[in-house]
Amino acid sequence: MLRFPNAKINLGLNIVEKRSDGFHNIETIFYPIPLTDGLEIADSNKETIYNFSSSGIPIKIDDKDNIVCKAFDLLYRKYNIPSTNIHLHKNIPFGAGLGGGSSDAAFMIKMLNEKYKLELSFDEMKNLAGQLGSDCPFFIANKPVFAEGKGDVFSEILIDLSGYHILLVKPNIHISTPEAYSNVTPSQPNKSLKELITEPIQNWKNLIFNDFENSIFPNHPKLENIKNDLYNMGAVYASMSGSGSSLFGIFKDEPMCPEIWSEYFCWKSRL
Ligand SMILES: C[C@@](CO)(OP(=O)(O)O)[C@H](O)COP(=O)(O)OP(=O)(O)OC[C@H]1O[C@@H](n2ccc(N)nc2=O)[C@H](O)[C@@H]1O
Ligand SMILES: Nc1ncnc2c1ncn2[C@@H]1O[C@H](COP(=O)(O)OP(=O)(O)O)[C@@H](O)[C@H]1O
Repeated sequence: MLRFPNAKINLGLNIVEKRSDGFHNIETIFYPIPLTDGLEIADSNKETIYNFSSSGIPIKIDDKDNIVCKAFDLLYRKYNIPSTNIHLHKNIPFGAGLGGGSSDAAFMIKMLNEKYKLELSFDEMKNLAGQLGSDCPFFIANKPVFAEGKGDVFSEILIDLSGYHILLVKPNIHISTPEAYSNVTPSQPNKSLKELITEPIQNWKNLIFNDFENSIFPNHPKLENIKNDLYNMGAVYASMSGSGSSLFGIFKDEPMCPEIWSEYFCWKSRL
């Protein structure tokens, strides 16, 4: 079974307050984008519970620390799952705020559910995903949503960027999510993002922001420059995604990836 776990972008991100469990309550809009990894599972005749291999962008961690193996392990301990070969082709940059690892984990849960007919409900899969990371539950339904709590409490929103183009840029800066959260000053927004997002996209530039930019841009001016460049290139809306370090621009017409970014990960698509 082969599937293609996709990335997400955050359209606005308010860090509202620090919680007693050490996490933060946030407000954000998750929007899926068609930048994907490849994830394959197949029957195995080996003794081990799984055999993991990977290709594409190298992640220098032990197999057991790879979140797809953690997802497999979580389900293996609860359900009757036979030994499985797992292959991950990594194409989504990590440390980028694109939720690539979280998506891989959520897709692993959905794929095991389908392949081994576990008959898990959406809520059961979301609950399992939530044990692996705050971003993971979103990728179970994988539809644009307004998210609150740790980023795992969802309500529907009507937002459709089909027809727009996205240009995504990730320079050679790696930002870890825990480190990013440790540098923020939470605050209650004046107006909820859920309300602001109903404004026409042309107005978002002056209304909708990612709070992580306040703490990350001063230490990494290159990122702020890229955001400004995206606007200078004609983006209707531009922002950092999640805890960074990728930035995206939403364009009416197909943008070009400028020569100055040739050393960066640069990807564009129609939404
Ligand atoms: C910032 C966001 C925005 O979508 O995404 P990324 O930039 O990672 O893609 C998410 O909140 C990231 O979610 P995720 O990457 O799943 O984080 P987790 O593994 O659950 O948590 C890693 C660490 O980040 C901090 N954390 C995470 C989520 C949250 N709501 N509050 C937090 O304070 C905690 O210190 C936690 O130990
Ligand atoms: N399958 C995976 N894909 C990406 N990163 C993974 C994976 N498994 C574990 N990781 C670890 O998780 C960290 C964050 O991954 P990711 O979810 O892509 O972050 P972000 O959303 O912040 O870009 C990486 O630095 C990496 O060490």
